[in-house]
Amino acid sequence: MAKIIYTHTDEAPLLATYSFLPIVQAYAGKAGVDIETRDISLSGRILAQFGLVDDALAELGDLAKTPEANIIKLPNVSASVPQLKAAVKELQEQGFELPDYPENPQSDEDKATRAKYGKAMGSAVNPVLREGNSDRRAPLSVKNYAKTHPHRMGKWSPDSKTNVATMGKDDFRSNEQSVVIPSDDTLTIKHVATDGTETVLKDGLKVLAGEVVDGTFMDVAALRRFLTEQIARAKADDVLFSVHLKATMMKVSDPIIFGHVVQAFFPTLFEQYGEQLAAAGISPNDGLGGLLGAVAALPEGDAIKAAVTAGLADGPAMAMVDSDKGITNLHVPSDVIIDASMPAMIRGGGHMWGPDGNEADTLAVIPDSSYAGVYQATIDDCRTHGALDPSTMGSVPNVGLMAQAAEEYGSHDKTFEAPSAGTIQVVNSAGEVLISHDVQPGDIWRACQTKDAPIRDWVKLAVTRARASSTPAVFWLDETRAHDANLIAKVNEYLPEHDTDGLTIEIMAPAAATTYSLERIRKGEDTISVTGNVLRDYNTDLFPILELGTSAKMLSVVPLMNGGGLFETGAGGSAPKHVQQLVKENYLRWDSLGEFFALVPSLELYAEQAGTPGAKVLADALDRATGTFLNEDKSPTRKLGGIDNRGSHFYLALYWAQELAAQTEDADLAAAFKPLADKLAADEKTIVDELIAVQGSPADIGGYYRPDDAKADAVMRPSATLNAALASLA
Ligand SMILES: NC(=O)C1=CN([C@@H]2O[C@H](COP(=O)(O)OP(=O)(O)OC[C@H]3O[C@@H](n4cnc5c(N)ncnc54)[C@H](OP(=O)(O)O)[C@@H]3O)[C@@H](O)[C@H]2O)C=CC1
Ligand SMILES: O=C(O)CCC(=O)C(=O)O
Ligand SMILES: [Mg+2]
Repeated sequence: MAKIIYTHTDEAPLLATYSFLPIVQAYAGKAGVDIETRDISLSGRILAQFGLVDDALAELGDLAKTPEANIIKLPNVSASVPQLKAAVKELQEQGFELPDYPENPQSDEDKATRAKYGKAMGSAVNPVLREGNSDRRAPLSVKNYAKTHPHRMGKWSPDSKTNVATMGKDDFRSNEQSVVIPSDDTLTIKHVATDGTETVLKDGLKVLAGEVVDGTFMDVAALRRFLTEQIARAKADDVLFSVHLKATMMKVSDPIIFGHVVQAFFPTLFEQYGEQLAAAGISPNDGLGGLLGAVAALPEGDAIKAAVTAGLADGPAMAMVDSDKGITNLHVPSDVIIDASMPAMIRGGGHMWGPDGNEADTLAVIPDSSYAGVYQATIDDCRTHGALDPSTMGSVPNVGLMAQAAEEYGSHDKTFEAPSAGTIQVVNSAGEVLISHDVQPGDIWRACQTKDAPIRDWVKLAVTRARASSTPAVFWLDETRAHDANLIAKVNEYLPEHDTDGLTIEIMAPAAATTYSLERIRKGEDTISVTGNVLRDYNTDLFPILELGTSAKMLSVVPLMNGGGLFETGAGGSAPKHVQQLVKENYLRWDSLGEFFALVPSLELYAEQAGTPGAKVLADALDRATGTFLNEDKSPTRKLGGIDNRGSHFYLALYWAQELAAQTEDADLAAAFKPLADKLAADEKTIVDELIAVQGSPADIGGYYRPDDAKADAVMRPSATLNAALASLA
């Protein structure tokens, strides 16, 4: 039977779900629409690994490969090691029998435990559910809203010293080799040491005809030299030092790179105490936060802490995540995530927060040069022309190649630290070496795959979007990069399969495409960015954050390749700082527009899947209600005393009920919603007062990673009047 799956995730979106889902289920129930939840939160994933709950993620992964799929996917935590450990601790305290995270697994049992935790960690959800390519854009109503209610933009000075630092050689981009596989095959990745000893790193790697396979590596000696230089440069230029990685989604390579940054920033600390830290299982990859916490138990603990303090005083001022609490850019690998951190910095006039609590220019270190140029081009543009103007600027929607774990974001199981000097090779079943790199110990080598069918589908989606919105489309591909050169050949092969008459479709390298799109955006013109998976991630935060202030207001649709739909809510993450605010003062700033937008196409799809016309009536009414919601400006106010997330849900419920009562397509539905619409309108003041009355004092939700349902429900549904009105629908 058809159903909509609404995912139960983490942090702010989960809290919002406690308030919003009861409304959705009450309304949907009236139209015969079945909505169920599945728990794909970090805590749910951990428990599933140990057989303590059903594996909902695996179930949804299978579902996403079928035409029956209709999934609303809210953002979820992609956990770093420190987050994973915190979640395990919380679950243990809640009484779940879970083993500790093995720091330094030696026994087979510990290795198996570590592997299970590895599966729950990092970006564990998205690659499994994303069985289609990505279509992310600002709906017209949102773009118009942003133009009439422009958000605050920081001022850009022509003297800004903010810049990006990137390696440009000896990195993943420069070392990349790429091949197109001629026929279905099985590959092996192996390491051949200088003495000839062969170690299989991965075998049984199935590939299909037409698939693009890349191999590349980061030269770690060059990385360390580069980092040392940039630390000196930031100090010499008197700017903040910051590093921007994606340690969550690139869950194997980027924590290692992060660890090299920590070591480069504190060279004497690691010279003096590196061995003791390693022996105690304390890894720089987990950041300063974990290190400072763990060293307390060591005899050298105080000396190590003093060395950290000295290192911070010695080096350039470090960009801060929270200067009040002393949390630096290097404390937690998942605190500064490039897709959100770079746009926020650019939106703020090229500033990050310094240790003194003041904003300052920064050197943004992005070691690999594959995509760093996009940010440098944006910074250069703002330095020359000043901040962008949200009240006039155009838009850059994105069509992203994402299906079947395309490109770098599918590299986790094919990323290795070279065990010793030698070569790492990709070999086909006939024994031919397809890719080969000379490596030194510690070099970070990775392979990734991009299947042909998703590429074909992506080209089609690009043409479809260009046609539907009469907007030029640019493929952000660089002919001088190995992988991109293979993609360009395929794009040129597949474009003629479509009617492109009258459309503008171009191919440009990422930095040039950035400049081109920014030139157009400043004239109020739109340009679709058609990108690979990583730039999909980066661009769908970069442009929305500049255009709309946040990526929360984005429509994010994944038409699944086998039919069915995955509807993501917004393009951002799970906003951890919003949870802290809720717990501290019972105020939730989360903006659920992304959820509202996702629900419309999901209901439309349900109408088709289930043959339930009422679902389409619900969708149309919701679409109009969302328009009113924007016109009436009912998003959370961001200030205590105004409506927050819960208040905005009430207004959506009111407008949606009014639209349902007013429509004439389905008289039964109109009749069913008329009393509710009247009641909600009559009780508006009472309900808003009840919702606002709870603000200002701490809230107890009974857990961070696994809130207590009853407690979270009580906190997120504090209006007895609203609750009773909703119950009256049943
Ligand atoms: N699709 C997914 O599942 C994604 C998951 N993540 C995960 O989310 C977590 C946090 O990541 P992080 O990089 O901090 O990114 P977030 O997008 O969670 O947070 C960055 C900032 O974006 C703004 N923001 C995002 N969404 C909303 C919203 N709906 N309403 C209001 N403001 C919003 C807030 O900033 P401001 O004050 O500037 O408005 C927020 O502090 C990580 O675990 C990460 O892995 C991240 C991205 C996508
Ligand atoms: O899966 C993740 O960790 C993050 C996903 C993300 O940032 C995105 O898709 O935009
Ligand atoms: Mg992203």
